[in-house]
Amino acid sequence: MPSIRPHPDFTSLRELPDSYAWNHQPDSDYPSSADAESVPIIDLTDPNAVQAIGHACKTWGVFQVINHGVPTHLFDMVESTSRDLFSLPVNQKLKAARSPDGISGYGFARISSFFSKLMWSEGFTIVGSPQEHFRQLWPHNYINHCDVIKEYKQEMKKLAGRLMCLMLGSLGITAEQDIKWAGPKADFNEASAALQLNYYPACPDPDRAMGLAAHTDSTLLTILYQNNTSGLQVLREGVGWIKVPPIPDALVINIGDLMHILSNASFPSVLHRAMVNRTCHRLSIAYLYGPSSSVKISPHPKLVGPSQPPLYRPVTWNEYLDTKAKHFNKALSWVRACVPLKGMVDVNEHNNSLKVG
Ligand SMILES: C=C1C[C@]23C[C@@]1(O)CC[C@H]2[C@@]12CCC[C@@](C)(C(=O)O1)[C@H]2[C@@H]3C(=O)O
Ligand SMILES: O=C(O)CCC(=O)C(=O)O
Ligand SMILES: [Fe+2]
Repeated sequence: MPSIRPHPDFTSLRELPDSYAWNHQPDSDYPSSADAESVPIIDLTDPNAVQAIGHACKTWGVFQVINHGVPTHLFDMVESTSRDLFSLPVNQKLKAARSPDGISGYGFARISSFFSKLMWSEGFTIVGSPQEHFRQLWPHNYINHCDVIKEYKQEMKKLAGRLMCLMLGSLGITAEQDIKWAGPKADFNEASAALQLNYYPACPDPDRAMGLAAHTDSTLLTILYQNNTSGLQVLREGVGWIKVPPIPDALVINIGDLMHILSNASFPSVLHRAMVNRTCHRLSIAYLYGPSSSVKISPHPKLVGPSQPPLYRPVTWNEYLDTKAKHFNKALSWVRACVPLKGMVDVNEHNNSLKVG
């Protein structure tokens, strides 16, 4: 399992060390139509937003939202906190390192242990309050940074609740009546979440490097903010890797594995990865959203019937995260009910530095 390797000081590397050189498959594996397709952009103030979201969730598993109501200054603030964090000296950052069996803190991408090559990125995971870690990083001004994170998480939680209602609404499920754990106001107040700050330094050999390897999120949904450097790509079956360009003030919304289960496979959890850039660093902030710890997610009864058996068995988020930590890309198969699934993406095909076994 995960080996604890000291984090490199990326700024000191003038060449890509072999341990970071991935054997990328050439783009020519895919037809050239990959450039013609783009991830849907949905205006949340559009009266037809439910239908647009339903279509995007079924056909893409990812979309961008604009006019989502999150104040712009919050993005500036969370970006500034992230920048301050990642620009600290390595030794300072390591004071807030994620412990081997911990969830929160600074470190390599959690999925690193499944790959033979290293990823060109640093991450900081926040579950609950970041206060203890932030105090280590900034003994004198951690409170401001904690406030920024708190405010950002509150706004993300509101938006995630709205998106849940829209996504479920598109499947004929009303949060108030059909989802008990959404609460009486259908505001998903008991939901839980993690915030993942990702930093991708400029890289001397970006074509051979990998920022964050292809994966699906374990969430119900993920809300991703990216700064103005591109790098995010999503896999479109039969087409290839599609770039998701940063749009000022837009947020990227991913379907995660738990939503795939809840929708009884109507919505695919999208495989995505982050590439790196030769001259610009990149920053992304993922709000990983799931149910509270006691909730079991299973295919919704409204989406199950004699001709549509439940494809997955009930699972809590923690159980699923444990399964993902052990089996990574095979986690969904581990919670599959005993019905063969057609058309599932084999993530191995898209990750050729994946350790075998
Ligand atoms: C709640 C979580 C989802 C996550 C594992 C975690 O406990 C906190 C970090 C999350 C993250 C972010 C980067 C990609 C990812 C696959 C990873 O390695 O850590 C996700 C995890 C996930 O969605 O499974
Ligand atoms: O940096 C990105 O664009 C992707 C980040 C991501 O996939 C994640 O944090 O789960
Ligand atoms: Fe992700």
